[in-house]
Amino acid sequence: MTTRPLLEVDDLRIDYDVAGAASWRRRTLTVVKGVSFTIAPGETYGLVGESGSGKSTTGRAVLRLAEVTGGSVRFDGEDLADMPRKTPLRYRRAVQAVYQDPAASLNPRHRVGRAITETLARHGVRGRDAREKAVRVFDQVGLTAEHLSRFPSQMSGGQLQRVAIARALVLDPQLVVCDEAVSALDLSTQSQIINLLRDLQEASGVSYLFITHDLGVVRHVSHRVGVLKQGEIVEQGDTAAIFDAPQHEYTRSLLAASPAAHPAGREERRALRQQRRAAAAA
Ligand SMILES: Nc1ncnc2c1ncn2[C@@H]1O[C@H](COP(=O)(O)OP(=O)(O)OP(=O)(O)O)[C@@H](O)[C@H]1O
Repeated sequence: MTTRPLLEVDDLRIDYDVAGAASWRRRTLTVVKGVSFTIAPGETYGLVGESGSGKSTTGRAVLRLAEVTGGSVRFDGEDLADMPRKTPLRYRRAVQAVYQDPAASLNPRHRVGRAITETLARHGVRGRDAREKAVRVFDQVGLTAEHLSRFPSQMSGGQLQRVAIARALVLDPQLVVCDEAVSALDLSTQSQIINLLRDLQEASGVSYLFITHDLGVVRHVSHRVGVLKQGEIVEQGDTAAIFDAPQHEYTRSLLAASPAAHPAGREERRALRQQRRAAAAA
């Protein structure tokens, strides 16, 4: 039996209207060009690529924050294009996001618990129920009830990212778009947050679209990976297959530039260092 994908992105195309060389002349820039991938329930799909390759734009289309020029995004069988223009509350509940900079989406003058209770209030959960849910979700992400009454300035980057994850998860979403969600954290906090995301996935069956430029991160977090280059997926497949035997030159160059992504390739790294030394000496 095969499970129906939770998310189906099919031949997605996104154009932006930008200023031309002469500012009065507009031109069209296609930043996502025929991107197709699926995410199964409980699966993590990593979307990797260099800066500007169209990763965030693809994620924004899934969140209904970017206008789709062509192709389709289907969630649980429903084409997002068929939804009302104003995104229905049920979709906003089912599909959440976690971004790179949690502080940017938290009001510095509000205690962080309020971010959770306000999110719940938008979905009709108030009062004692909301308070209890907030305590529970903070516990799930490794924070305590005491943290609910802190201000953002009184928390570390890792703790703030836990707040952002708590806010995303408190509504029991089916999919979370993690856009560079661990990129700003130091290595040990990164691995704590990655482990947390994996534990939460195991417990709840949530799916992740994991957007990152960091291949080392994607290797640890994703079941499958798509490699995006200038708006096109040049290669996709199981994480192990992509990392062990990359087929596309672009993937190989990304891997070579990210030794952390390739812990097994000690020999390869040594050879690369020797090449660099030889090149510097020449
Ligand atoms: N609103 C917009 N209007 C015009 N161009 C845009 C807009 N948003 C993004 N772009 C362009 O689209 C391309 C893809 O951007 P996107 O943010 O999706 O890339 P990315 O792979 O996520 O990069 P990064 O890792 O740097 O965030 C870039 O060339 C960017 O300049």
